Amino acid sequence: MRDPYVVIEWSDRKSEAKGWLVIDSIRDEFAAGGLRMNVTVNREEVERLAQVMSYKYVAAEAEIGGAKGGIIYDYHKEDALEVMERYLEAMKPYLENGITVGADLGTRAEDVRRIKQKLGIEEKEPKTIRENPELAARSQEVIPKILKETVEGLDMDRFVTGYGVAVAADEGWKLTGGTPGAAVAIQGFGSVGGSAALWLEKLGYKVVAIADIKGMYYNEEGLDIRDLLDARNKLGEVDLDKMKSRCQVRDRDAWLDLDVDILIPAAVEDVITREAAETIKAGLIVEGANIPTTPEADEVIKQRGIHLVPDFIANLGSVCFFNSVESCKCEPTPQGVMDRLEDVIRRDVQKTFAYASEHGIYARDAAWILFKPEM
Ligand SMILES: NC(=O)c1ccc[n+]([C@@H]2O[C@H](COP(=O)([O-])OP(=O)(O)OC[C@H]3O[C@@H](n4cnc5c(N)ncnc54)[C@H](O)[C@@H]3O)[C@@H](O)[C@H]2O)c1
Repeated sequence: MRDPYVVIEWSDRKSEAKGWLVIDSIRDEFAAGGLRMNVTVNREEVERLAQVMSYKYVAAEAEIGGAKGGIIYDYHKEDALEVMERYLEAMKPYLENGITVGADLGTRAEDVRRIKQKLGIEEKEPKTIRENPELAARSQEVIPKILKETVEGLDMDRFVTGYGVAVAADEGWKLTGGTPGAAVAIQGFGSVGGSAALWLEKLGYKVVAIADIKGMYYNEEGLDIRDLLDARNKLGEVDLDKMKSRCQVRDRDAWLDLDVDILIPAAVEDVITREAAETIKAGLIVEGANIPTTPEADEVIKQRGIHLVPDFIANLGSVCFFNSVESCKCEPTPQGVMDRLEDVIRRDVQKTFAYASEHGIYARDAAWILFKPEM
């Protein structure tokens, strides 16, 4: 991993919370990434995540630098939003000068947006947009409008990344010679896991297992994803009392050992450890979450010849969505965004697998080469 470009450290004066804003690269006078809040986040994790953002923007054909925010605090606590507000207030000078943070694990887009509004934070657009009145006006007008759209009952910003993960899984599975109807297990049922599950089901896959923070829900014949979504709360947790369909409930980590074709970590970091990688039965891993695989596990996955679509390709949906709409790279409609995402993600997966195969290297190493940021 390379050294971060800029690191800003924050200590809350009213709680034990601590946080960072890490800038890995700046392009077009701009850098962006998510803001995560949980009890395990640390500075090194935020640095790794910021680096992934830089690569993700290249893979998404967006001329933007990578950044990331992190707050160590329990997002279930009553005062979590107050803590987030104090963090954003402290970061205001950076946020008003080309660095922006959106939602990530433990934070929700509408909360981040609302608090920024309350604090009067006026974010800057990338230079190219700022200096082009037509693009700037369009961006101000079309982004709020398209954010109000839904697909299959999911808000656009809760839909796009998971949709892209499903497309990446489909492309990866087909390129490795997989047959239709493959069995899938997903960790995480929030924005990413929920919409990935829904779209994979639509594409004809059998989603047999979904894990959230409380447990794993399993049905060998395939889960009823719509029913699970209807029983999900805002934090991506399933309320079993609200479910109409049947499933087994198992330990939340059981998804890793299942005899499935495709594994999709779409929740937390470093969940695929060396030990887990040694026993994984799936032939394809698609990283819906950021940095879900430890470097030690990567070595095992490489040696075992398990195929992998790296995080910064599989989950580029959200960044590609905003950039493509703002920069007129697609129609500002849900279908326009979906077509654009499908193009970009299928092409990136194809390029990565082809390069890896041609040079006899691991897919992640191929992607590090193909999508290396200039800065
Ligand atoms: N939301 C996006 O657009 C987006 C974009 C790119 C990458 N990501 C990455 O995807 C991951 C998930 O993001 P999200 O927005 O879906 O988060 P979210 O907060 O909406 O949902 C998180 C889900 O993970 C579950 N979870 C948390 N800890 C768990 C554990 N230990 N075991 C099993 N499940 C657990 C939660 O119960 C919930 O279902 C993160 O790594 C995030 O950085 C998100």
